[in-house]
Amino acid sequence: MQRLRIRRIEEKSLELCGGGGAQQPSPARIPITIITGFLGSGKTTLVNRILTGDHGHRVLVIENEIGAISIDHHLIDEERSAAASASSAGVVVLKNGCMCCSGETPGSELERVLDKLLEIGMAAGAILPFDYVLIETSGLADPGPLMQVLWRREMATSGFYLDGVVSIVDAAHAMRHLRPAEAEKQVAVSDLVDLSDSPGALEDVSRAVEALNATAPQLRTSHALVGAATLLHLRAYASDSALELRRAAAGGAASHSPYVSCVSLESRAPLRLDALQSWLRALAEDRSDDVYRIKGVLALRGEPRRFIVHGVHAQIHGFAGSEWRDGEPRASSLVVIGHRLEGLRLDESFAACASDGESQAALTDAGECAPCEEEEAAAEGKKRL
Ligand SMILES: Nc1nc2c(ncn2[C@@H]2O[C@H](COP(=O)(O)OP(=O)(O)OP(=O)(O)O)[C@@H](O)[C@H]2O)c(=O)[nH]1
Repeated sequence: MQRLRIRRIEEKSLELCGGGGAQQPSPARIPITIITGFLGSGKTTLVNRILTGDHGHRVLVIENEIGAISIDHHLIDEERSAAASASSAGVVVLKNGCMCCSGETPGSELERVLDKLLEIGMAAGAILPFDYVLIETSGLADPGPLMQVLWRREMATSGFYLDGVVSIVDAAHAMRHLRPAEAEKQVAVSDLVDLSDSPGALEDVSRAVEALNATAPQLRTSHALVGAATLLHLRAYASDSALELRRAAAGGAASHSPYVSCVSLESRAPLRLDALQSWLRALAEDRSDDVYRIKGVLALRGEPRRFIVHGVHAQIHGFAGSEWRDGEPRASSLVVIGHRLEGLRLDESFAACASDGESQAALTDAGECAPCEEEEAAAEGKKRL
């Protein structure tokens, strides 16, 4: 019933889009670029690159992550303070779950935030503190509903317009993700695709991307080393034909793989580095196929700086970030996103990293899961991207 209702609302919104026509940029309107890509593909790295770039824009970032805790804005803050960047106007974190399917109408959360931003800006004075907006989607988002919101007829009279969609494909892992429905859609609706470095797989991934989207130019970069001029002001929908092409790709309800889950872990007690390392090693060695992504900002015992952890499958690394500020609670937050996480005792084993005991809680007491149906579907998916 709910599904039917959402579909009707969506059909209505597409109808509203119907007479919108090509998107005409105007100096009075603020461009929006959507940055999308699968988990760990390099979106935050790209956003940081733009925020610390020398392009003259005051950029506002809208972040949306899956899971109960947000890590990305800390990672952006880390970079901003390291680069003493003046080009960032701030980061807004949307915490009400996935932006592409939250609210009554898919994407309506975004509409509310944009309205609010204009309202706050106007109240503060005639000049808004930002002149460009980046929306970083979660790694499991379907950008289609967001694009549809931004193309609605009502948006034509708003202060914003959608400039383009940039997606990042992590060439090293793109071919192995299970059920890549989200990853495929992200590529299909894009106006520019950035393939991150992985010399071995690059040609295969490039062909798979082209099969999904033949019109988007492909970049090949490492750690998002690309100038803002290449990414911003794409004016991707300035012609009716370009708009129609992307509108067709962006259609359909947001669909999420039911097999991916997110576990949010927190600890108020500082962690022991050796225990944390063993815990991460166990995840990387035993469950690298299932664990798509780990990211966190952690407080270590006897360490005045934050400890940042990034992991994509078996590639997990940690490094020291900025110092904790005086009076700031030194708490650890970590998210693990993946497949078949239910069998892992993540809460218990993570909490044990803060305890003094020699022995660590085992990561799993269930042994290997039996192969399940979704793996067959995944094998099908692997062939496609
Ligand atoms: N080798 C390699 N690593 C990269 C590249 N770009 C980013 N990374 C690393 O990949 C990890 C994930 O990067 P993020 O920018 O946080 O990825 P994301 O897409 O925002 O990840 P989610 O938050 O899961 O959506 C980090 O450790 C980055 O340093 C690249 O081009 N090459």
